[in-house]
Amino acid sequence: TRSTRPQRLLNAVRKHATRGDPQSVISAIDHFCRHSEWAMNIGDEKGSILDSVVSELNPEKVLELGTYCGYSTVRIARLLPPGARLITLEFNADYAAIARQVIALAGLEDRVQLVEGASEDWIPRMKEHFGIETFDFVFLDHWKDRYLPDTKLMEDCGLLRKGTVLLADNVICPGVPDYLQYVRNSLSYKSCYFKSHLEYTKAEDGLEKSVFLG
Ligand SMILES: Nc1ncnc2c1ncn2[C@@H]1O[C@H](/C=C/CNC(=O)c2cc([N+](=O)[O-])cc(O)c2O)[C@@H](O)[C@H]1O
Ligand SMILES: [Mg+2]
Repeated sequence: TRSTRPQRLLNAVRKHATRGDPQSVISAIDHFCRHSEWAMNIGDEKGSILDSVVSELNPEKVLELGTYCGYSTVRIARLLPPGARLITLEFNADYAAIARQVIALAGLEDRVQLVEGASEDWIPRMKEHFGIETFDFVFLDHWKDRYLPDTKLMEDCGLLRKGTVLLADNVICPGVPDYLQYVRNSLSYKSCYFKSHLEYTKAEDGLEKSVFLG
């Protein structure tokens, strides 16, 4: 059977990255996506904005919705102090298997917990299953029609505290109009837009950073 694009992406990482060197894993994926096959990783341009938000916040407890191949997982985890924890949710078993290997190649498995399952099933179980009180940082990059319901679910489950930062990818392309309208108009969030480009293209896209006000 033909290989899948995530499998070919992993092969490129194995070939060009250095085990235990997260930057080489990031560079190998960006090179593959620019010169071989486009894939829906946040990419280097928006990735630099993600890096700056994470570095400024220095979060201890991080949640990522939508692991895919683990590119943004590696970008975030490489910036976390060793005691910090990143929980990333991915419900496609094939993608999860690829992501586990990408995260291991980067040498970051000690900071990352990849949970195979749906966000809507696991968000309500964060407290009792992972002992998480609240998250400091949440990165949203899964199916775009899940951003808003999952944000409301995190609110209802008490997983957000005053100052928790939500960062959402693709608020222009493919777009998340219902989510944007919510975080920009709700009195519970202070929101701002970081203009950028869709990964590996010249199309406009951007990230929305929303601070929960409690
Ligand atoms: N409820 C859920 N729980 C757990 N995992 C879930 C989930 N919903 C989706 N996922 C996973 O998250 C990833 C989906 C990403 C959608 N991004 C996109 O559709 C996307 C598209 C473009 N684009 O078309 O240009 C550009 C981008 O940056 C994009 O992120 C996939 O790995 C999928 O299996
Ligand atoms: Mg995305």
